Amino acid sequence: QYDPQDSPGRSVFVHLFEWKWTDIAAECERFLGPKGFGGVQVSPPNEHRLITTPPYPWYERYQPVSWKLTSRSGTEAEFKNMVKRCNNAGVRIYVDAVFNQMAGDRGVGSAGSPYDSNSLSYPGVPFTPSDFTNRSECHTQSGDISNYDDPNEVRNCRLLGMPDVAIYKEHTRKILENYLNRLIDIGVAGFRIDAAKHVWPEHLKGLLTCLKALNSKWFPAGARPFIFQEVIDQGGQTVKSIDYTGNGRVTEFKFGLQLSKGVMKRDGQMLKYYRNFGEEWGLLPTDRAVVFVDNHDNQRGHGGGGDVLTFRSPREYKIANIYMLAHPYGLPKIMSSYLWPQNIQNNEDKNNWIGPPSDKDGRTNDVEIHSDDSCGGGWICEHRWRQITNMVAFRNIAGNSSLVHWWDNGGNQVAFGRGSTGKTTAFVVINNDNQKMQKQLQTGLPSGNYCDVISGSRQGRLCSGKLIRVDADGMAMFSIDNHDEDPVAAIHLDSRI
Ligand SMILES: O=C(NCCCOc1c(-c2ccc(O)c(O)c2)oc2cc(O)cc(O)c2c1=O)[C@@H]1CCCN1C(=O)/C=C/c1ccc(O)c(O)c1
Ligand SMILES: [Ca+2]
Repeated sequence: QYDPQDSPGRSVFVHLFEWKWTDIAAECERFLGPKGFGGVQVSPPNEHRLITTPPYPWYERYQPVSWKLTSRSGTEAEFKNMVKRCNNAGVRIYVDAVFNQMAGDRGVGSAGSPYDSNSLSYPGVPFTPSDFTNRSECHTQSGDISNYDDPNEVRNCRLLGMPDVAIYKEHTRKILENYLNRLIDIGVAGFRIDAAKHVWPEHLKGLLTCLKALNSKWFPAGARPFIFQEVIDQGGQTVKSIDYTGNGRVTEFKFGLQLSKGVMKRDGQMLKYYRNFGEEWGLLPTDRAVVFVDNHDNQRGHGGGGDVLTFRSPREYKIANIYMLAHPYGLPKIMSSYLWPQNIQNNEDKNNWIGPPSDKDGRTNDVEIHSDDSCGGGWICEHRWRQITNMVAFRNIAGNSSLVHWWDNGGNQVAFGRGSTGKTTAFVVINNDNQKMQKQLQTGLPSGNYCDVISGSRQGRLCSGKLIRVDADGMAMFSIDNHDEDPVAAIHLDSRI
């Protein structure tokens, strides 16, 4: 349950937020497989509400109507085809499982099932009033969550007025188990548990322990589904992410917040302090954490709040992602976003509801891929930015090895290797100071000529970017101008020519 079930030598996954199944399948074969990505977090594949005011917001996917596999991202057949093709390309699929609440209001869902939240009727499942938390269990007047610091309210009351699913009730749990087991049979590798904070940890355990082993067509016999739980915990709230580590990994929101502060040099932070970034900073144990710079929610200023770096500050965003992928802490997730026109009014984006590039009826557009490997049509594809893509290979080569040969200039110039002293497999240098860096550093690497994988890539025996020479005793000269497009250099055994 803690193991992402990656195929050999892979270790990073990407959230292809709101992508269609047809596009994800193609991306696994043409890009994610060849570039060494381990997996994809997909948007909720189950039937969801169709919200027309505002027109088809991204969060309509987080209002379930049934467990039929027809959604804005495609049909059941397309979903099955995607899982097969991605698994065959060595790329796992993690499903965003939303079952704390059901859709609000009433209407018809993305698979045509009617529902009415007032009478708690979801015939597409079927769910009836007996599948929801008893009113007596929520002590607020409205029945909705109002105090996020009250652990009972947060679990037993309605989130935003949406009916709260009683997963501890035998018959309700069986329906959810059936849904998740169907996905396991199709070949998915695990689940993101949405809004886990709003579900009692032990009730969640009751559901997760009943899940089948993964499909032996692609996974070792008895392999347990990978589980990571979304718990938005910036510290200071009574419901803590540590409460959920018994069920699986947990999203560590503090990681992106703190790392963004370090790269933006806020609150007196400097990169020299980030050598021991992780548990010693009060973050979750490294083998219980899923880490990311930003996610679909806090890149909009939602939920997590706090200001994290996003694709809108590309230079700093790349530095943060490079640091995340080079550093050994946690299991990294790369965010892959779409563009929307921000409309900031008193520090809030009034357009933070806007869904993916689509037609006027809310049908999501295809992802356009340009000849230079970038995306178009409003898709940002951060995972295709060379500086980020190439660091996936860096992390794969680093594996679970330690951080060694740390150096810093007492400020924002840092460098470190991965491996053991005098025997590393990868080395990274970051100059986030406002002055040029020119420094001979011990890399721990075997001597030879290495392509810097930030300013370019290795192409056969040539480098499209800088070349870095490591001499016989592992020393190398790093010249990084703070005005460089990307003030970072990274080399590893596979970038040696
Ligand atoms: O103002 C909003 N929400 C009210 C504040 C509570 O925010 C929500 C949180 C939330 C926020 C902060 C917390 O500390 C927390 O424990 C929970 O989690 C959700 C999870 C869902 O599956 C569906 C939702 O509608 C929500 C949600 O509304 C806007 C408009 C509706 C959706 N939404 C949102 O803000 C939607 C946010 C959202 C949706 C899906 C997610 O997976 C997610 O992480 C956040
Ligand atoms: Ca709940």
